[in-house]
Amino acid sequence: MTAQALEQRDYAVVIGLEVHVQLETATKIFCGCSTEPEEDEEPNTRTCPVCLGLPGALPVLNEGAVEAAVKIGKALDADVAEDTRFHRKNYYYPDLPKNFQITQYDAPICADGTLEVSVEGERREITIRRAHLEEDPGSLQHKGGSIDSAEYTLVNYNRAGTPLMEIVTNPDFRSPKETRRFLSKLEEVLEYLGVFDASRDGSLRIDANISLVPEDDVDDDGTIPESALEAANRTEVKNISSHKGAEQALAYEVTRQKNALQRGRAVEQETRHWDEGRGVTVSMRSKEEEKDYRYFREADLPPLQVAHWKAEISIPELPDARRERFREEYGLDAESASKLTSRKAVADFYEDVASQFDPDLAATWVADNLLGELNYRDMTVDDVTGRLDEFTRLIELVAEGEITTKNAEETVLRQMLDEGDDPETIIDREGLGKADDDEVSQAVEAAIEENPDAVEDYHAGEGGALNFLVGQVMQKTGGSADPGAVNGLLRDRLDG
Ligand SMILES: Nc1ncnc2c1ncn2[C@@H]1O[C@H](COP(=O)(O)OP(=O)(O)OP(=O)(O)O)[C@@H](O)[C@H]1O
Ligand SMILES: [Mg+2]
Ligand SMILES: [Mg+2]
Repeated sequence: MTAQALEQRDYAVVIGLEVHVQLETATKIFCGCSTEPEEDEEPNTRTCPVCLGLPGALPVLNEGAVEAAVKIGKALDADVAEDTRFHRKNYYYPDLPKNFQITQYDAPICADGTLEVSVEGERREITIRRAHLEEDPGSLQHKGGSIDSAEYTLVNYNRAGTPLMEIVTNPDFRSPKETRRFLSKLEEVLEYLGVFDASRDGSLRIDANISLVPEDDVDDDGTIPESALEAANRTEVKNISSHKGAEQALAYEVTRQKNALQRGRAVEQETRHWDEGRGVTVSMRSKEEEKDYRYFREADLPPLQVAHWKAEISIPELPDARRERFREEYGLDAESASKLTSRKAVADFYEDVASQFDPDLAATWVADNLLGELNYRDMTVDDVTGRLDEFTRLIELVAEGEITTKNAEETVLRQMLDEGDDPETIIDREGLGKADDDEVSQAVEAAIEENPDAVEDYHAGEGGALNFLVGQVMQKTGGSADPGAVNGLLRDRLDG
């Protein structure tokens, strides 16, 4: 085939996500087993007849999961149902001991929501089709290869029955990058709601649907008619467990589908598997259709009335609102406000500090110094929330002139994090108390006396000489003098 023969049409990228979020409840959704994996736990130990699907075992709905679902619905500005119900989704796969998953079908707990993301400065509203409750299946471990080549597979039901919220977006994304933005925004919101633990492995799992729609079918205002969406063959990529994974898997699919179309081949409508290690998607099976699942009502669970929960449950201020408020109330720039509000614990910590100091000073200490040092150590603000008092004392010691900013940042804060000591202990141990005036004047005299060449250079107008002498004084005082003051003292002495 010659290059001219390749079909050179333009396509719009169309993506819709199904995001599975593990809800942070103490126990599983239909039984009393713990959801919290213990360290080095044995497989198939955190289980009971209900989550193992033994005959006759009856599910009892965990009210914590419903509360979390209502919070998510409110945060996504969705319609939260007054009444809802559960269905059985039938499929045969070893991760599902009952051979059906209890999920929701025609009456999801939430529908029609939105989440705004900003992509390269442009605000995009992603609409949410539905969000429903369901149980997590068990997990499979493929041995001696990956999913398509393993010699055998082990099944662990410890995860089975963990409450999941499946959030399904409309096909509103126009690039892989937008999905990544959406996922981090969603995670921020979930974390603010206190319904989600991002540090738990596999707590966010994504199915990404993607198709290429001919640009000719896109309306002038950028919308794509339902008919064009339905006509486009899409693939559904499974096994994505990170924001970055979503972006990479989708970028791979864009290229793969474009190549097929340009060569005049159709894109197969199929389910594909993201192989993170190899960075490719592989075909798994033709896509199942709704009728394959033989949905029917879950008769072991009564219909659920949500109305009273809906009325009683309130949600906290969300990241966007808090960011705006930080800008207005504390006069922070956009970058600091963003940094300080992306996690609720950070924002709370900042507000505690800002209530005691100048908001700008507090922002420098929390956003730049503290977060920087925590990040470097793979720690988070959760590791220091109990040490707010020590942290504010450190800022106070600097403000009162007891220690220099440099020593506070480079020695005291670092040792607070590394050794867990309080600021005073470190200052005593390291002899960082600010040098008193006598000590500094003595050091100034000594530096001048010991460095006649530098003094001569200074008088000859050589700029570097003064810096050199300041350095000498700092050294003599163990870094405990204030460099600006030393500079002034030296000038006075040399010019006087
Ligand atoms: N043309 C399209 N291109 C990309 N994504 C699409 C397209 N049409 C629909 N989607 C997305 O596919 C996702 C799932 O769609 P839908 O719920 O209709 O069916 P499904 O994938 O068959 O369901 P399930 O995954 O439960 O089997 C949604 O996120 C939707 O936004
Ligand atoms: Mg599902
Ligand atoms: Mg799907």
